[in-house]
Amino acid sequence: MDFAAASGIDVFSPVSHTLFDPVEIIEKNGGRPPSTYQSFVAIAGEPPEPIMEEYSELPPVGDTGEYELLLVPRVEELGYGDISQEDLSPFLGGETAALKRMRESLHDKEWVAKFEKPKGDPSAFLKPATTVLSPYLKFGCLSSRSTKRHTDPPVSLTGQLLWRDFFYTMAFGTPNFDQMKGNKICKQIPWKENEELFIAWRDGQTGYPWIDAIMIQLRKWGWMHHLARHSVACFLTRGDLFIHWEKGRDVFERLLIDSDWAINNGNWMWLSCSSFFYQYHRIYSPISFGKKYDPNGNYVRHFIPVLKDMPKEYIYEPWTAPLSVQKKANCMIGKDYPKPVVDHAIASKQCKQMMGEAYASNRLDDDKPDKGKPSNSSRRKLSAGNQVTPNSSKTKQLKRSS
Ligand SMILES: Cc1cc2nc3c(=O)[nH]c(=O)nc-3n(C[C@H](O)[C@H](O)[C@H](O)COP(=O)(O)OP(=O)(O)OC[C@H]3O[C@@H](n4cnc5c(N)ncnc54)[C@H](O)[C@@H]3O)c2cc1C
Repeated sequence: MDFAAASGIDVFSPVSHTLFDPVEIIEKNGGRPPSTYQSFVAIAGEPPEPIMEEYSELPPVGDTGEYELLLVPRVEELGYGDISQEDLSPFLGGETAALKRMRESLHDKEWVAKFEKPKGDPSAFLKPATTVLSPYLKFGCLSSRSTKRHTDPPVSLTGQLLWRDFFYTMAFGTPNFDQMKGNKICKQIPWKENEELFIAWRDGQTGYPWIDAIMIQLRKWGWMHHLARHSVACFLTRGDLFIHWEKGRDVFERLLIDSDWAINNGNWMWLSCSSFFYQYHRIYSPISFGKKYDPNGNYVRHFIPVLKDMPKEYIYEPWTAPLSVQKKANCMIGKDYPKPVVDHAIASKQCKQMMGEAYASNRLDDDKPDKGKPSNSSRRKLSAGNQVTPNSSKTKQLKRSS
């Protein structure tokens, strides 16, 4: 933009990808991004009206001088040539599909009125429990502003879009937002290196069908429900494997069709209890969480066909099925489907302990008087609402509303 402006080209850059202008929000908040959703919403106020101007055609490109106009790159040129496509994502691209999906989602007034994100069923895949507007918002096939116009007043769907804006503002105003090092809102946690466990997670081979089905849905469809994302992100990081959130973030970034830099990094920090949310003792069970929504295991059976004949008593813990049952189901655990890579009961306990130690050492580091840091009291002011302790009411509020 600077280059264009310096060359005498008129640059018009409206804020249209988000509801609010992150720069304005940061200014209103005294020069730093509001670090909790609640404070963001309070500062942001009512979203502005959507821009109603319609353009029937794009202006001509004009003279590009020495610069060559390139064709749309092929999939291989974008670095995705190695991904085999055995199952097409059911979500078609483009504005027409986006508007159709938005109309269909919002047509059902009862569904919209009752929409409560935390209660949605993450195992519902034929008719997902949320709108699946994220890929369209990400690519600009749909503007969050037009969604706003259609979803107001049902607060809860609008509330989801405010999460999007919240993460955009945080990401815009936080140096090194996409990494642990040098990121002052991110807890410093000594994550472990374990390539074998990481690959098992990435490839849907952990031996926990709930986790594996989600990772296979990601690979095949590029989209999974929010709580499904919670489950696998928690499992990789502070729940079971204690592997760095940046590694999981990279996998999501590559495979999600709604992959979005600000939202993805923000949510990975959230789920790994590195920032925004700090109740590290609350861990998603890779067994009972999915079972609660889908006791018969239809979701697992769909995405892991080798388990399709496993009786429902064992579908979430197939390694506990007697050999005769495994044989009858044509699925021998350890041969046709992996044994669990870790024992959840043991691994989750160790994770909690390591998180506790990491939090304690973060506190110690924070309290060191050297390094020219501000004093405790001024630091508290600087990070208002950010360093929430696990049991504070602010944390509970955050948990409920996400
Ligand atoms: C580890 C992890 C990584 C994620 N990575 C991404 C990502 O790369 N891109 C992405 O769009 N979402 C991401 N999300 C957030 C959320 O899971 C998706 O936005 C949501 O599942 C998309 O489905 P939907 O459109 O049906 O959502 P709906 O519930 O119908 O919500 C409507 C819109 O609100 C926004 N929204 C909803 N939840 C969130 C949230 N928690 N944070 C920010 N915006 C939200 C999205 O734009 C979404 O399309 C991630 C969540 C987790 C836990």
